[in-house]
Amino acid sequence: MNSITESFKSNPIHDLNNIIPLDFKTLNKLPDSHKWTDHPIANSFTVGSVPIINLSDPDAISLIRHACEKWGVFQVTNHGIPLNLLKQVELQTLRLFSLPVDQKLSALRSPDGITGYGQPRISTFFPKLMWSEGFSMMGSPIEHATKLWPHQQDHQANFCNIMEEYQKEMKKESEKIFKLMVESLGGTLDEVEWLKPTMSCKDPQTLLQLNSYPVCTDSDFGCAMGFAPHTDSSFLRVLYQSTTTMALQIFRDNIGWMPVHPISGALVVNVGDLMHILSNGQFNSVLHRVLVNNTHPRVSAAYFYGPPRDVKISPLINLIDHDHPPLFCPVSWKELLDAKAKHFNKGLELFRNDIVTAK
Ligand SMILES: O=C(O)CCC(=O)C(=O)O
Ligand SMILES: [Fe+2]
Repeated sequence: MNSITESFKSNPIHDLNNIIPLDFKTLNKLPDSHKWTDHPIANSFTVGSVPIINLSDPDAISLIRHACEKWGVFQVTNHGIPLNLLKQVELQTLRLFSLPVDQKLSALRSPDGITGYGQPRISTFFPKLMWSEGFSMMGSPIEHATKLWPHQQDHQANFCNIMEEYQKEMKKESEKIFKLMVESLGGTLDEVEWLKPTMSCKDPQTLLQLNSYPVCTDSDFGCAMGFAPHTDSSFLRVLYQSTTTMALQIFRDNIGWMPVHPISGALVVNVGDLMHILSNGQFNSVLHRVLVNNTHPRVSAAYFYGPPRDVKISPLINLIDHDHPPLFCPVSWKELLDAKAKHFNKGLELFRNDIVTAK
């Protein structure tokens, strides 16, 4: 069992309301359960935009470092993922979420499971529910595809082929970006033992999460939250977002929420908590959220890239000296996920040496 699965098994969700999404298509009013009135979604229209990095730029490494330190997020162009594949993923995602609700529920994620259809797992930490639905997979989604399209083997096969191809491409892409991030910190890949070809038994652990944000026609649509504020726990997250709406936002200290403008064919890379640890706090694991729209639906595909099972992550050695002690103790992805399952966005602090020492 990999460590993400293991962590979810030991931290089951008890309330099915936090797993089963609404049948959004039948609703034209925003129910109270989904009105974030006491949790104001102040929509700031701050100007400026997150860095856009052309991966073939000779300065890509220093641009990445700057973006990770100052923003914790950047968009990449010239990444090498075929545009056609991105479009296919988008089409398959739209097809999946437009299925009748009963069909989608046949692939419902179990309370202690990770893959399948359901609401974002972070739902349990908020008093209100989110206006979105998701579907996650690790490797082939065939087990769920046979339930989603029980009588259409061609749909099952199409969906699985495209999602498997996408995960294969995303794994290579994430590894490339991960190496550039480590290099930008002056680290050597020798330190990242498990990336060596001889260590291929130690595969990185990954997850693909498809998200759908249906249109909300209620005049109060501004009180609906697509995806509540959170940081991602992985090293990094590579996101494809449809260009229909401007919905994804990131939080910047002293500035507030800023939009991540969709750019056709570009991918959005987020620094996650484990990269924050590896960089000894230099890279910022960015807080982000998604708003909903009253005219356009939106879909996204988020790919999470993390270390192999049982590998403990600690700050890169070259970043540590007398004046820069390690900010974090060694932690595996499972340990971090377990802490976040209990303490959510405060989970990361449990591994901070300064805070532990102060206790
Ligand atoms: O849909 C998006 O833009 C973001 C989704 C997200 O943050 C996630 O899946 O962790
Ligand atoms: Fe996220």
